[in-house]
Amino acid sequence: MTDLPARRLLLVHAHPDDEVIGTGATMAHYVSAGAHVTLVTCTLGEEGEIHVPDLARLGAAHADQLGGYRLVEWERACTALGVTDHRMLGGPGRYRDSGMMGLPTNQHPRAFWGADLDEAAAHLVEIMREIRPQVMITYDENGFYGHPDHIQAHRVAMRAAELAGPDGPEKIYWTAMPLSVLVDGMEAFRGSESNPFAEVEKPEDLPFGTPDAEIAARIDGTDHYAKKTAAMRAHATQIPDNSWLYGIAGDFGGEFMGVEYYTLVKGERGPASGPHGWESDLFAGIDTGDR
Ligand SMILES: CC(=O)N[C@H]1[C@@H](O[C@@H]2[C@H](O)[C@H](O)[C@@H](O)[C@H](O)[C@H]2O)O[C@H](CO)[C@@H](O)[C@@H]1O
Ligand SMILES: [Zn+2]
Repeated sequence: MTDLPARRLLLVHAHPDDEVIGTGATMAHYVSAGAHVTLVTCTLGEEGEIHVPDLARLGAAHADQLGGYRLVEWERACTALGVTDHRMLGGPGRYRDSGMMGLPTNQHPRAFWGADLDEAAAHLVEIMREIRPQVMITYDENGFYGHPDHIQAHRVAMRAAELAGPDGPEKIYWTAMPLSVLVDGMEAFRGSESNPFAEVEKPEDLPFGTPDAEIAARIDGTDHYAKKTAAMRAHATQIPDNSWLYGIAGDFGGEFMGVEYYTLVKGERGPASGPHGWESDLFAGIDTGDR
């Protein structure tokens, strides 16, 4: 791709809907700031739940058409966020949703969990060579919450960044949730009807949560929180109308849904501010003029 904007952001996610849940406000923020945002999603989400009763028979155990339907949800969500460059790793249908850890679906011949790492990374290297992103976002080594496709997305993204050499990203961020925000969220939901933390005694019991001091960036996309909720609504098979995610949006407005946090695992932290010295711009410290 020629004549790309000076700032280029690449995001690597596992399933359709991950892009909005974890990074939707960040994507909308950078699109509206004129950066080129490329979303690479690794599977079609074929093994997902279906929260739209009329579509129940699309599921893997019936017509097995959920992947094709989620592809359309994903395109609609990207439109809501203003993201025009969205790609499936290796093309739609190359890698299949592996299902939750330990399920027989992990062994499906096309399951992403069983993909050859360098072969899958090669598809991403091709995109890096085309786009030359300065910044990449993906998950930590636990895939944020331990899903096999998220862990594999992390491994493929990090391997591709290694193989891409100078065409790879200067800065690499992993999605994260500061413990202080988690504690506030648990307190805010205490006693509410759809409390996702109802069974959780303490934040340390959750597979995610990062000490505030280890967070590197806080991206405030609250101006775009309406786009994020519109994109969430596009993923209706995965995010039902009564989802707690809307509860956060409803009771706490943009602060929780419009702000997203990251750790920095490659590159130098740029100029930062606030009590923790968190960056407010993922491109901070990068000279975007000469790449
Ligand atoms: C956000 C995310 O990664 N969702 C995945 C996940 O979905 C979970 C799965 O359906 C599980 O059975 C549910 O209990 C849980 O509530 C869901 O979040 O795993 C799916 C299967 O791999 C995947 O399609 C979905 O995108
Ligand atoms: Zn996912």
